[in-house]
Amino acid sequence: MERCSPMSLYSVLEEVRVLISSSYVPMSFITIEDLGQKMISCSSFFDLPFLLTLATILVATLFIILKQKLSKTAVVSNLPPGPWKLPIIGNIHQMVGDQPHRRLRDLAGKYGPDVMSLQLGELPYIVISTPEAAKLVMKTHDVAFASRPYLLAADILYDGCKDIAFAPYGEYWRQMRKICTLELLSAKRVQSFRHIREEEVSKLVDSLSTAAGFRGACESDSDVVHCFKISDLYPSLNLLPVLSGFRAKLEKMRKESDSVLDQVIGEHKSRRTAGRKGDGEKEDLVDVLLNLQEEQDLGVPITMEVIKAVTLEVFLAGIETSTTTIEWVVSEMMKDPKVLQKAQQEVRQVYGDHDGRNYFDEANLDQLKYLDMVIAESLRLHPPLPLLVPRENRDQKVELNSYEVQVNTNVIVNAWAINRDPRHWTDPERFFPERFENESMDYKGADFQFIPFGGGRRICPGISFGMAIVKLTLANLLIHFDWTLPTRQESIDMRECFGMTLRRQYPLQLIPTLYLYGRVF
Ligand code: HEM
Repeated sequence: MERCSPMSLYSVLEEVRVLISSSYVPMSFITIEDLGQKMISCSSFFDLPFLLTLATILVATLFIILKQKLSKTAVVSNLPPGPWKLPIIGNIHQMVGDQPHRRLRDLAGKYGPDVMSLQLGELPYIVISTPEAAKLVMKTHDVAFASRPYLLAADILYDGCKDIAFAPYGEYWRQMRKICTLELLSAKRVQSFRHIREEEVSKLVDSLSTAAGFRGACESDSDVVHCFKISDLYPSLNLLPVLSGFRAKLEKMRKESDSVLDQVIGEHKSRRTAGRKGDGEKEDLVDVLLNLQEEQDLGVPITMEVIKAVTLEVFLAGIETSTTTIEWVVSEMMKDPKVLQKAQQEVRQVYGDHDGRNYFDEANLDQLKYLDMVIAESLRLHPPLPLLVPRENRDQKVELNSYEVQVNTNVIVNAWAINRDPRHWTDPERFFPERFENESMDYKGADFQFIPFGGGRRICPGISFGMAIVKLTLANLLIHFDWTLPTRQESIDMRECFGMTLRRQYPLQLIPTLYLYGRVF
């Protein structure tokens, strides 16, 4: 069988990533101007799907007005405070702009510093913006808020949410989460994947040695992304994704990612039947999942669909967040040459003159204390998922700070705002790794003022895995190269671009100069 090329895997998955990002946080698309423009660019004004979509929206609008008028439910008086909302769209108009984390921080400052209510389309939201309120959601009421809101993209791409991040709270999620923490991403497993990381980082160093430039780009979201996230905010209009073509696009994407994943899994299976199954050293995540499939005593059987959903998710969750982190760390170091120099000196001191190999292994990485602080400080200012992954209280209403949170409310935790809360951080906007000499650097869910990986039951299970990739890559970039800005460029543009992760708006372009045996070439 022909081996599946990593590039074909990457390009299909990249498209999937863009699609998922379209639904990930339903506010990132709401640019009124965009909405009009993209609607027109996606479907010419007179084409049938567009007219049908428009007609559905009009009928649905009447339906919603009627429903609201006839609604017998008592008006809830002690909802958390929030900005005034318009009929039908709620607060969508207040989300205009492409930086929802900043927009939400500003709105919260005005209307609900701890907990704020919003209505986006049909859906009630609360926005959490302080460590104290985050603690209430992710610790005190963690179980009540442990579910995830329904997302059409996750439903289709992960075959009915058979992944971990979007699986509703319940037996299935519990088992998959257990498999994830004990089998897939445990410290022991992370260690056993060391050879893969080292191989990959070595390839990166090789390619940088021959080609010049480190370039991290923020891919602009496709029209699809901007056009159709609106359908997530009006779940009762189930014709909307059909008429707009969003459902068809997702289904096509699912087919494509399925065929790539089938090929990847097929290759693993052939290797196993060819008798190389016992080669523990070379096992990867797919092998681990295939091993689990053979176990009979699991409450939820590991079907091929489950393996595909989890593989896809680990790829998306792992790659995107880790590369985003690396990109911001490098950007911050380039902005502050003293930090770059200090981090570089540390790495070169710990590893000494390397003996001509184009990589070094992970041993001694834990001696790089300053690099740890640099990464933590970058995660504080640039958490790749600034609004985490939304939660939902699916089964019960919750009393939060004496406010009432109605059942089925979407919960957004603004980690980006919390990580720079001036009541908890001195000079919060400054990139200053040394602050962690005196402050706790615990991002594993114990300190709610620093939550780049979230917290509670839904905290990221890939912290060790992700940090191993990030640290190894950065250490290699620092030891093997000296870095400079292109001659024409005097400073680094740090503007952000909100998508599935919070990436750089503009590519980071740097010139690497190979550093070998203490000599610069
Ligand atoms: C620097 C790297 C990473 C960052 C910053 C990050 C961040 C996050 C955040 C903020 C969440 C949501 C937590 C919440 O809702 O409270 C999350 C969830 C998740 N992450 Fe990560 N992540 C990273 C790397 C990884 C890696 C490498 C993997 C897997 C290989 C991974 C797998 C997951 C999964 C499966 C979930 C869903 C957990 C659940 O819903 O139970 N992450 N991550």
